Amino acid sequence: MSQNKTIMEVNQELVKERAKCNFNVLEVTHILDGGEKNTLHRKKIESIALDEGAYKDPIPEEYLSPKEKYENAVRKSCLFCKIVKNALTEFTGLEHFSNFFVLRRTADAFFKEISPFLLHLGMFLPTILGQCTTEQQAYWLPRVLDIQIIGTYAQTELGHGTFIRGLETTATYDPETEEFVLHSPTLTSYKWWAGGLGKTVNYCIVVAQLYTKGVCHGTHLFIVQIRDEETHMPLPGIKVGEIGAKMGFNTADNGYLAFDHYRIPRQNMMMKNAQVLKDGTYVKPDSHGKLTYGTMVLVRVILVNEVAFNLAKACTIATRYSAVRRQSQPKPNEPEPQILDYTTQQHKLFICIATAHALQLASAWLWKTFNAVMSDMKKGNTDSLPELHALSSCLKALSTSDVTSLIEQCRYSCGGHGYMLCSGLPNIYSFVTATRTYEGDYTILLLQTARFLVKAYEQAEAGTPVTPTVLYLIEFVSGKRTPWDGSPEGIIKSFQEIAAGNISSCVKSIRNRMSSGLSFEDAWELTTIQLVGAAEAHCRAVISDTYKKEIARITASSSTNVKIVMEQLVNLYLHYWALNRTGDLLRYSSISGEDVANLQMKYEELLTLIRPNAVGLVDAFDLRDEILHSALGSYDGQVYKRLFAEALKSPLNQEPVNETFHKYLKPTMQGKL
Ligand SMILES: CCCCCCCCCCCCCC(=O)SCCNC(=O)CCNC(=O)[C@H](O)C(C)(C)COP(=O)(O)OP(=O)(O)OC[C@H]1O[C@@H](n2cnc3c(N)ncnc32)[C@H](O)[C@@H]1OP(=O)(O)O
Ligand SMILES: Cc1cc2nc3c(=O)[nH]c(=O)nc-3n(C[C@H](O)[C@H](O)[C@H](O)COP(=O)(O)OP(=O)(O)OC[C@H]3O[C@@H](n4cnc5c(N)ncnc54)[C@H](O)[C@@H]3O)c2cc1C
Repeated sequence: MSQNKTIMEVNQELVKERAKCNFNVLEVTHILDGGEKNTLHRKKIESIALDEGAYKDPIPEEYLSPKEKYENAVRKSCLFCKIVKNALTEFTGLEHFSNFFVLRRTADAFFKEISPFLLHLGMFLPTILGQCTTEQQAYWLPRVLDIQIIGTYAQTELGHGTFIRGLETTATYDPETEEFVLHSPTLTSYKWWAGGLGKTVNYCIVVAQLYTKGVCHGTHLFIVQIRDEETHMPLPGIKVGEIGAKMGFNTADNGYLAFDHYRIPRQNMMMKNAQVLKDGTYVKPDSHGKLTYGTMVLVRVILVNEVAFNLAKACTIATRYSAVRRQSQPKPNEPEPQILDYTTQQHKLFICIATAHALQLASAWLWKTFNAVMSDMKKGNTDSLPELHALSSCLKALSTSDVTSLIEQCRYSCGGHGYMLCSGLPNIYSFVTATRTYEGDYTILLLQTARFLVKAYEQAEAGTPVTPTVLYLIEFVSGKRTPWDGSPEGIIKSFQEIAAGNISSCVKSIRNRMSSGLSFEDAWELTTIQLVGAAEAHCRAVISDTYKKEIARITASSSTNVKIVMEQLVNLYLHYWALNRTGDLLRYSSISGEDVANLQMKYEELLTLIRPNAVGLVDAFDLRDEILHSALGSYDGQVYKRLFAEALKSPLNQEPVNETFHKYLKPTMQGKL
């Protein structure tokens, strides 16, 4: 287990917990990393980046002014890139994204909030890979990978984020000069939000309405230089700045950008899918109309992994702390129990461990699906894109929403100390809660999935083939039902029945509303609460099914105890969500009131079975202390010593008497103010 260089003796509570653990922790680490080779590779990169302590701050980040915080984050972004440059140059294509995940994870040691370079690697680079022609990539990629230029992705405007077709920035082609003229006609057309745009980047991908020969062809993507490469001054015709203080992301210098008839060469339109020829002729993409939305699909896929990782961090902190913390005295004359021994505490935490596993595996599966669809698309086949869009949308929505709630639950589970910034939990929360909004708001993405589900339901009704993730609809429309048996497979089946039942109710509501005279749009709108519920139920069924199948596949050759504990977590996940949805179960499956009581008993038994392995399970995430940034969650469990050490760092503790005593307190107390 690689740990922080500041070695303290390990707290005896954690020593005992680790001795109790009955499975091989390293074996689970390998499962979570996708194999021993990946674990070794990850550890190597972490070691290169962290062993020399370059991530350390002279003054804790939280005590810096906003400007100093930003400057420190830029300094460390450059340092991080310098240290890991070799790993970066391995990015020759999307297949090397596993490195990307490792680097992203390692970078957390350098930033309590966010690197101003996040969008350079997280969106600028992937958009160039996904939206540029081979020739364009040959020109841009070396400069991007070598950090000779730094870029971001500016799509959202002050007036529109969700509704991309409503964006107002224009890119009008001028065949005389073979240039596009970018213009921001209104205040609401100002680009708003792009990370790194405020002060850091000199290039930017801009999403704008393309006009050529007097016709608007909808939104397209352009690479735009916005600052001088030598002086970093905004170029003439560009208005750019930072958007101000936020709930989190305060070192990401999210920015605004406006154009005043700003000219860029024709070659700066990203032309992999659609082109504008020299004379202004527009060449349409011949396959699918939404290919320019490709980066969003990719980043939605990535975000499932991202939030799983953040949940692993949060539950590592909360579980280790709960093993160290003792509170209350339920039995007279007995020692205070570790709070981890309270069933309600186990209820708060073990679902977090199970969810981190479920999402990690679902994200690996989604990643494979994404690559398979991309490879089909290279051959000109876009048939599976709608299913990928529906899957990535609902998985992004549900994972970010679940994880946001569960991280807050981890904070609650740490009592008052969880509220301290030095617990690490507030920063994790403020980062993750934004993921629910950006890259497609929760509701919007579930409604996109619902669109797909309603169509799939109609296909199943009509007897035409449906895609793999909605095969359960065929059984449902044929009237076949599986009697409730309480087994894990049975619970998953019932989740599919809930999803199918919900979709069927939506279809009925829409049809009833239309037959009473409403338009399709109005009938759809009035049904959107149910549609969001149906998409959520579908996604829960997909995650549950994938989690169970992937664990069975991956642990086929694992040691017995690893198999057992992994299965317990799968069952815990299934029971937790079944109990959470008893209303739906009673409505759409054959479950009885007594079955619900049995489900509850089984869930409580699972908590007891998992309890002795809890610390081992979070150790298996193998998160270095430098990445956790937590006084409560460090490997050594020296919670109180670390909390006190953090308190001593407060600027207020650097002098015995603060000057406000002489200025205000004393005069007030002496009635002289
Ligand atoms: C590892 C390191 C990682 C680090 C983490 C990275 C952090 C990065 C940090 C990031 C920071 C944050 C960065 C940021 O935040 S960047 C900004 C992100 N912004 C958004 O995500 C905006 C969300 N809005 C949309 O996506 C669209 O406007 C929607 C989809 C809502 C509507 O759109 P539109 O009004 O145009 O469409 P329509 O509703 O008429 O539907 C028409 C048809 O099109 C189909 N359709 C729609 N979309 C797609 C699609 N994508 N692929 C394939 N198909 C698609 C659709 O199913 C329908 O099909 P059909 O039903 O007709 O058959
Ligand atoms: C931290 C952070 C970083 C970001 N970084 C970037 C970036 O780098 N680049 C970039 O381009 N953008 C970025 N964004 C912007 C982000 O993508 C948008 O904020 C997001 O897509 C949501 O759009 P919106 O803000 O317009 O919300 P709105 O669409 O205005 O949503 C407001 C509410 O209206 C509801 N709503 C909207 N339309 C409908 C509908 N049709 N049906 C039902 N309900 C609806 C939504 O569900 C939501 O509840 C970032 C945002 C954040 C918070």
